[in-house]
Amino acid sequence: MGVEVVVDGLTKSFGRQVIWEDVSLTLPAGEISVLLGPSGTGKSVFLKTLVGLLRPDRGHIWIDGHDLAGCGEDRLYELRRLFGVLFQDGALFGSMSLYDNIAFPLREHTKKTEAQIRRIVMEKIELVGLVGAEGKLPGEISGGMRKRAGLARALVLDPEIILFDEPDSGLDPVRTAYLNQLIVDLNAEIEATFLIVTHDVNTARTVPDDIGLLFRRELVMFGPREMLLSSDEPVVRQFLNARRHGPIGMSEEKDVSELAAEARLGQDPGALPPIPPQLMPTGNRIRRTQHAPGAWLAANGVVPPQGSFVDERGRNWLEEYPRLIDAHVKGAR
Ligand SMILES: Nc1ncnc2c1ncn2[C@@H]1O[C@H](COP(=O)(O)OP(=O)(O)OP(=O)(O)O)[C@@H](O)[C@H]1O
Repeated sequence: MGVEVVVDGLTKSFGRQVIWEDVSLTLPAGEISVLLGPSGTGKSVFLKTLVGLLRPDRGHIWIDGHDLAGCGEDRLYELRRLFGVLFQDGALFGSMSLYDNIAFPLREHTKKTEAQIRRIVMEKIELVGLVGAEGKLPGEISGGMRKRAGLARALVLDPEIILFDEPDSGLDPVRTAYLNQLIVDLNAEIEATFLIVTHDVNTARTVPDDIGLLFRRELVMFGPREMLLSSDEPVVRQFLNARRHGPIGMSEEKDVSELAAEARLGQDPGALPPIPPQLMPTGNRIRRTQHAPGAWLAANGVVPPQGSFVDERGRNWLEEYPRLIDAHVKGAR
């Protein structure tokens, strides 16, 4: 089971440029969280800070009772071992086969024999669906396969927390759909804590348990998927609806007069569409940290738009989900 990560009052600047201030959030153990935000708001900086590659100016990152933001080098080295990171381009060594790339952290950080390494590498290769490609060089395979190889490498030290930096960047929508399914299946399988930085609105709407949004050097919101997908916040609606109208401007936030002019013209980020059902693991499995659809909305008295939780086959997951749970309970008896 993954570990909880509690970020408390985190602030990061480079020189006089404040990237974000006073960011507080909890990544619940074993859940999938997504971090959104316009380009340049510091999402990659946030991931690098979480994993200890960058030191924050202020604040804490609590993991297993230790503060990663304030600990010494030895403890930092230990805490880093809890993380697996999928970098944007997979960050593979171009001259090494996929097998050697994936084996690399094991050869660097453990004293395992080549036979033990082979067993682990082949297991992870199978997990990400790359069996048969292990002898290929990164330059000989597609971008989607490179991401899978990067993911296999991120998994070999059995991390408790996995950070994904724009896993869908450069992928076509179909490959993105496959990768999203892999992420959900992987979470069901290894139950680690996942944080995904993405620009892909469909990924943000369907994959995570929790969503956060960085804007104007702060975390505007972080909470359950249903909270964000039913939000009235203009910046949330603008981002999720991919609109020009709203507080996010071309290169920076719009000022008050620009927003007032938009309001006079009746230009608005628009209402959010129906909430889609969350992507489920394949094989009728249920993730241990899965939340029942509609649970947050019901607990908070929020009525979602008509058509919410209905999938492409017309099934309503408010009805389908209890049936699935029931079948699992009966199956377990
Ligand atoms: N090592 C560094 N030194 C100085 N400035 C940096 C450093 N790393 C990042 N920055 C600055 O921090 C800001 C945030 O960058 P970051 O790459 O985290 O944004 P992002 O939200 O991930 O953007 P995108 O969505 O386009 O990937 C940028 O202005 C960038 O220039």
